[in-house]
Amino acid sequence: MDILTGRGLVVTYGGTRALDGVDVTVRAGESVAVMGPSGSGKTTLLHVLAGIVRPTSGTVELAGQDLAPMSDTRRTLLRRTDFGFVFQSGQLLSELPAEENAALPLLLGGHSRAAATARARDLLARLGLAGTERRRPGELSGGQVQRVAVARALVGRPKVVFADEPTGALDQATGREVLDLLTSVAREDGAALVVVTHDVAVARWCDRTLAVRDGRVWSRRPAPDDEFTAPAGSLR
Ligand SMILES: Nc1ncnc2c1ncn2[C@@H]1O[C@H](COP(=O)(O)OP(=O)(O)OP(=O)(O)O)[C@@H](O)[C@H]1O
Repeated sequence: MDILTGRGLVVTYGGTRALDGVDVTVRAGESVAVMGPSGSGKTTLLHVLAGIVRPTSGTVELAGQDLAPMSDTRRTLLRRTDFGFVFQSGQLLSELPAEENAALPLLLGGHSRAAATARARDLLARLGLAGTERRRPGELSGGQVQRVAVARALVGRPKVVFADEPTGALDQATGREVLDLLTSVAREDGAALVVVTHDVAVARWCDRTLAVRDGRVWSRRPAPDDEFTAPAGSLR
């Protein structure tokens, strides 16, 4: 089942065409790596698919619902309930312990503290953080902080998790460990994952790679048929 569909996506900033006519489909539960040179349009693509940036033209549909006609309030709510986000760094609240940071989307969504914390603790344990639930971000390593951020992205059982270079601030080994966990826990929970990464090893764990260049996108399956398969407009 297709969960997220972008059609004919164009984004222009002044004279810059950051996206130049992109068609992309994400299926429920699949993981998609987004790769490409600096300035090629990866972050713009992520932001358009997540409803953070409105495309200059083109449409984005989540489970068949067009995001464009929605009010900002409705789109913000949708982002909270159906999407999870992991950014490079700086996303946790320094005064809250790990379990409350991870539970935050559920607490903001009106769930009971007990239910929210129980779900957060379960995720933290699956991410190898049992025993650190009461520590604040300043008492955790960089890799542990990003695992708390992963727990927070997944806590609300989103349909899609967007991750923009989520381990860019970590060393390669720690970064791979965190991304391996992100990919496998998202898969277990049935969430689709769209992750911008520069690491080809990480891209191989994903079901598919979107190669972005000059605002256009090509789809690629991982090895053994590790070839670009289709020009923009005819993905999959
Ligand atoms: N808010 C903005 N205003 C003006 N131009 C922008 C804006 N955001 C992005 N751009 C331009 O759009 C193009 C694509 O940017 P984008 O951030 O999507 O690339 P990227 O592939 O994510 O790059 P990086 O790997 O360096 O993060 C670039 O030329 C960039 O300078």
